[in-house]
Amino acid sequence: QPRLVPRHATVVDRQTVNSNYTFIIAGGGIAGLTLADRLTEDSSVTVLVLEAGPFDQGQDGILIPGAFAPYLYFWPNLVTVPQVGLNDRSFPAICAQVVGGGSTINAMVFLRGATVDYDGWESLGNPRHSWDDLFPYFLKSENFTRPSASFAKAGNISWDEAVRAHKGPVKYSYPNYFYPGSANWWNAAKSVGLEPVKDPNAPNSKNGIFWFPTVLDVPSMTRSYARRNHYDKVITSRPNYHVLASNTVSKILFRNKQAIGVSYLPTAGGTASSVYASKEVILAAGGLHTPQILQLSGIGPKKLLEKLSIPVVADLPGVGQNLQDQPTLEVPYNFSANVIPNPGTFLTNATYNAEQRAFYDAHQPSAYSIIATLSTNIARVSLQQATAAYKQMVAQARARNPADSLPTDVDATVLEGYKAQRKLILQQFESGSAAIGNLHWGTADSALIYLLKPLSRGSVNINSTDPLAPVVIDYRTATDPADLQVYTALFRKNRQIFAARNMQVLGPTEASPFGAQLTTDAQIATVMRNQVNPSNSHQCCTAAMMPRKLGGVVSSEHEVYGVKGLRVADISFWPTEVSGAPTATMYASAELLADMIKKEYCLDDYC
Ligand SMILES: Cc1cc2nc3c(=O)[nH]c(=O)nc-3n(C[C@H](O)[C@H](O)[C@H](O)COP(=O)(O)OP(=O)(O)OC[C@H]3O[C@@H](n4cnc5c(N)ncnc54)[C@H](O)[C@@H]3O)c2cc1C
Repeated sequence: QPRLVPRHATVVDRQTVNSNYTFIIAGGGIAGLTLADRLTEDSSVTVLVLEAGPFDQGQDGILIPGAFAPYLYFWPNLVTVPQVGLNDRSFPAICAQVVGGGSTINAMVFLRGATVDYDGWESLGNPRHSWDDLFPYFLKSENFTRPSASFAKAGNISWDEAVRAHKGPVKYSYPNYFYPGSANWWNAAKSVGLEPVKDPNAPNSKNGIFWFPTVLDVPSMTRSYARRNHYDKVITSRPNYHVLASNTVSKILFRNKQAIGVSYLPTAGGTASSVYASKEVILAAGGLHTPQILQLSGIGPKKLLEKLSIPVVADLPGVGQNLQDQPTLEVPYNFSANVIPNPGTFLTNATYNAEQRAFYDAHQPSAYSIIATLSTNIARVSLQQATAAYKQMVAQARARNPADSLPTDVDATVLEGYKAQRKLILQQFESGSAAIGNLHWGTADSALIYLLKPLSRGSVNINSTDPLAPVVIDYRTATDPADLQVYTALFRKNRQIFAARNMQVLGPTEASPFGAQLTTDAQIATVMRNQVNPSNSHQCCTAAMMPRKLGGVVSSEHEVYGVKGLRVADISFWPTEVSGAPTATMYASAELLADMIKKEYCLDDYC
């Protein structure tokens, strides 16, 4: 049954929206809807979420993993500038424009970062964001459904009950099906020293191989996402929770540097309106658009604002800088004896596909419970696991002048922040405490390699005062030479897995443009420059939580420096990428922020 746009009091339009709310949230993605839900638990509070995209229509491509169709709600017309580190190639920049944000269209992987990732954030000057601080909020946010013991045994699924919770809004579990080739890959990875990990979401979890959890609502095996978890589920009892969809926030309104509301306009174009907040405006527009709203509002690098004749409200050179993502690389393979079925069968064999769909509809184990083309196993690899030469690699990266990795006109405070991050990340590389990459084989015709902790830094800036104009995105991927070295080490580890007996029985041949003729690191890196994709849609860190002297934009309470009544809730606040996927951390950090705000204003149970 398609579920259409909800029709009830909490979905407002431009005619019925109130003129004042307690809080206004710009962006209805993971952070935005989590906060709106938690803040409206206090009935004296009113919240308006302004979301640029529409409500989804409950299409199969959203709800059913095997029918995955993220393009239904891509932000339109976003393209990077030519990437100098990637042979001047340009790329579509993919992020969501829909109620629920990334959670509505993402690949459903639900992994926390490593303990040292959050402890590292804390060490950059951010109390209250260590692993120990976030852990209760990971638990609060989630609702884990155990697979049956027999299925878990068959599929090598393991977890630690002590670090999983069962009462939160975000449902997650494991698909109820796996492709046979995943066993070949698992055994091959083990034979090259990648050990099974009991629970990748546990504190101080080791790196190695595991079956990754996904945001699945069991037993329907449909997507669990922010719209469902933090909106649909609560709105019937929340007349104080309003969502205005398909409208774009264009500017924050200030009175004496106090944020008092926002201007917004229909995303399709039209006239601007204003709405006011008695307590705060909270930005939750994601890693590419929160910096846009800040810059349009006069908060950002003074030079940029003056060039566009935008009156400066706060000169914050870090806004839009420090852009990070987790690049991806596909390595194609031909197989002489691959096992079937695999995702190739799923995509090309109509009979198999129809049979799997019938199983899915009948709530039986089905390939439709897996995101199409992905498999269920993954390796999380430290630099030590990837290469014996890790010490030399770290030493070489340490010897580099950090300034050489940033644009020549970089602001001095942004450079200081980068130096601190670099020091931290290189310590993590050396100690093996954080993963540097993921290796994955979908069990069909290609392996995927993800770089988790790049040292290159990019930017996202406006070049127009038109709020509907696309932002200028420059990932600057592979501008720090360490990144391609690390990537090459990951590539070689992937090769090792494919050279192991359990994969060799499938007769794999690394295909063009890669292949056995590439033997030196330099040859591999040369092909990589032509093949790496700068993004896994994990854009972050563009309004970083760090001290102002380190180019930070928000305090550890997420308050934007230099103004009052304005916070950043979305992934822009992260100082660095974590060695997981963003969703789990975004739900948890929004839960943490909701509690901070409730305490500050004495809301709900806090008074
Ligand atoms: C295709 C895809 C696959 C992904 N796969 C995974 C995965 O498997 N696992 C994982 O953990 N993560 C994945 N991610 C990343 C993850 O979904 C995001 O990192 C996460 O959603 C970020 O949360 P957020 O709250 O910061 O922003 P978002 O969830 O992106 O929400 C931001 C919202 O703000 C809205 N917005 C932007 N500008 C404005 C404006 N001016 N006015 C009003 N609204 C605005 C946007 O439309 C959007 O809905 C994926 C993302 C994508 C796009």
